[in-house]
Amino acid sequence: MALLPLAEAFARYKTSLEPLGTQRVPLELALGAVLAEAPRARIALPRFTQSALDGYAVRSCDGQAPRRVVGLSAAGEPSTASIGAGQAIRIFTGGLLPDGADSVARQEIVDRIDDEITLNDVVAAGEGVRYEGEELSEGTAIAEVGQRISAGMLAAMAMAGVDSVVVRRRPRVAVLVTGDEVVRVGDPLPPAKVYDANGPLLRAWFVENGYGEPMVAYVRDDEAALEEAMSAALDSADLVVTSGGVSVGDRDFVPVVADRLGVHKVFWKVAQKPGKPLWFGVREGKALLGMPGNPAAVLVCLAVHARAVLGHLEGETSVQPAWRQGVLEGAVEADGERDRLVRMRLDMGDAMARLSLLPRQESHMLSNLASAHALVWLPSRDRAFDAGEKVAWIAI
Ligand SMILES: Nc1nc2c(c(=O)[nH]1)N[C@H]1C(S)=C(S)[C@@H](COP(=O)(O)OP(=O)(O)OC[C@H]3O[C@@H](n4cnc5c(N)ncnc54)[C@H](O)[C@@H]3O)O[C@H]1N2
Ligand code: MOO
Repeated sequence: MALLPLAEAFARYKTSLEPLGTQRVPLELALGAVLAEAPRARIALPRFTQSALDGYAVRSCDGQAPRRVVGLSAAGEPSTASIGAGQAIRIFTGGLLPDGADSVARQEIVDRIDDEITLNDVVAAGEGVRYEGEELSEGTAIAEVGQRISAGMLAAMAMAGVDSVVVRRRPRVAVLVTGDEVVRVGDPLPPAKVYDANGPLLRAWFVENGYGEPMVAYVRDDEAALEEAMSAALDSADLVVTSGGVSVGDRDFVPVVADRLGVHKVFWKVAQKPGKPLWFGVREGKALLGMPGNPAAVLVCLAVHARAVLGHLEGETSVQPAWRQGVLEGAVEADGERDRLVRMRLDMGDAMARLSLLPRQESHMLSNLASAHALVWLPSRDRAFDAGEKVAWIAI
């Protein structure tokens, strides 16, 4: 069977998935969700014209003539006085600019004796002042539909008085770890068995990416057991991820069971290394990603494919991973048939990401992950990649 190009997999996610429903949530619950309505500033920012400095609010037209201090304006505690010719008001950063003042003299250029000040320098109109509405006027959109809410965006919304937002519902995720050989770490390890890496990897990835604890079940290599577990997972989750049992062996039951449960196959087998046997299907708006059992294949399928599927379910504008550009430190072999997704070390040099190949890249190996910062995309081709060549990478 021909392998699907990676770009075609991304295109198929787009055509086969619809975004989940929307809901209004309080701002404190919105981190990581994707906006379904553009939030608008409920107040102008700054809300009032204020001082950017600790110093004295003055009239710039008074030049360097002595001035009398007639009041105090602190943040949150405005002065009741206004200023006229030859007057100043002590002011702190964030204090309301008093009527009559057009500038703030920073205290480093001011000599004060009792209530009289002199300026060692001239102050121009507008100096040291933050004007009402200079950043945003009321009603300005702070972010766009399809953007994922970051800590910074959340703070920007709070500052502009936005206390709730309309977002897409977060997808619920279920994980099925298949394989008779899989033993959970901490349990005794009989001969010919392996410790489970995929359960911890999948769970941690979804938690790390803000989806909360997925439902995780362990399933034997048994068709009936898999059918029962997959059916329950499809009933309760928006995205079901399986690990193992998706290749061509006699005990690889994921495709046949998915088919029996009415999951429509969108593709099987992607031209990527690792992760070739990836299976993707949909049933009534729900997505099933059948990932191969090899743990490094799971890592790649999460970083590249689960990211895209979740992005579509959440109506995200940018569903592809955030590919960045870097430069290869040394030559790296290409694969003539499949795009390689290679774990590399990243060092910053000359403001450019420099990527070095790590050993132990096979799909059953994970031990280089403590040193790997980047997953590098090397499109399939006949000749090797040269040192100095520009390539795309994402953080892992
Ligand atoms: N004749 C062929 N054989 C294989 C092909 C092929 O095209 N023709 N593809 C190979 C590739 S590529 C991959 S990737 C694997 C994927 O196979 P499965 O998805 O069916 O996965 P399993 O056979 O169940 O497991 C593969 C490997 O991973 C280990 N494993 C499984 N689960 C876990 C876990 N939770 N934690 C740690 N390790 C796990 C398992 O023991 C196997 O060693 O198929 C190739 N074969
Ligand atoms: O696709 Mo498999 O993950 O190369 O080993």
